[in-house]
Amino acid sequence: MRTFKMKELDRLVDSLAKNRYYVSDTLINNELVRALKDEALSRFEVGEFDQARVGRQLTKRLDQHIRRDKISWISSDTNEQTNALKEYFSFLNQLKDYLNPLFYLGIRNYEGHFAFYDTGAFYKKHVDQHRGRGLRRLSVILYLNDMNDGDGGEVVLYDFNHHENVLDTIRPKEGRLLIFISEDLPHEVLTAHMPRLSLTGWMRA
Ligand SMILES: O=C(O)CCC(=O)C(=O)O
Ligand SMILES: [Fe+2]
Repeated sequence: MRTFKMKELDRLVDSLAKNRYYVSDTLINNELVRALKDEALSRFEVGEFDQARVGRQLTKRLDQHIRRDKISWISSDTNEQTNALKEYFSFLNQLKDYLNPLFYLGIRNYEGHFAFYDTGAFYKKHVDQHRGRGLRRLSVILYLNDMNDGDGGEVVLYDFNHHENVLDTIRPKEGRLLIFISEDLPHEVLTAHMPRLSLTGWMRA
C-alpha cells in the first residue's frame, strides 16, 4: 500500500486551505496511472462509456449544450473492482483519513467515473455541488493522457468569491491529479481538440 510523502500532503493541505484546490504530478505513482489508463481504454473498447447527463429533468439535447463527455461509472464494491481501482480506492481512503480531521469534511465515501472527451467535447461552467444541498465535498480528477499546446481540453477554475475571474487554467497531463473543494470552485472544461481521458470523482459526506 502506498504511503504518502508527508511533505506533499502538507502542501496539499496548505493549498486546499488557501486556494481551495491543489494540483499534483507526483501523488499517484506512474504504474497505477498506467493501469487505470489501460482500464479506461479497455472499457472504451467494449463500449462501456455512455453519454453523460446533466440532470434527470433535462432533455438530452439540452444536456449536450452543457456537456459532451462520455462516462463509465466505477463500482464502489471492491469485489467488482480491478486491482488498479482497489489501489486507487485505498489511496482515496488514506487521503480521507488525513483530511477529515483537518477540514471537518466528514467524508465517508466516494463516487466516480472514467470520462472520455472526444474531439469537440466540452463541459460548460458549473459547480459540482451547490452549497448546503448535497454531499460532495472534494472533487478529485486524475488525468490519463497528455494534452499539449493547442490540443484544448484545459480545465478552467474560477475564483470562489468572484465567479467571473479565472483562478487558474490547468492542462491535462498523464498522472496529473486535481483536487478542489466541490462547492467552492466553479469550473469548466474547454473544448478538446483531441481525445481526452480522465478519472473523475467526488469524496462525499
Ligand atoms: O475533467 C475535468 O477537468 C473536469 C470534469 C468536471 O468538471 C466534472 O466531471 O464535473
Ligand atoms: Fe465538474
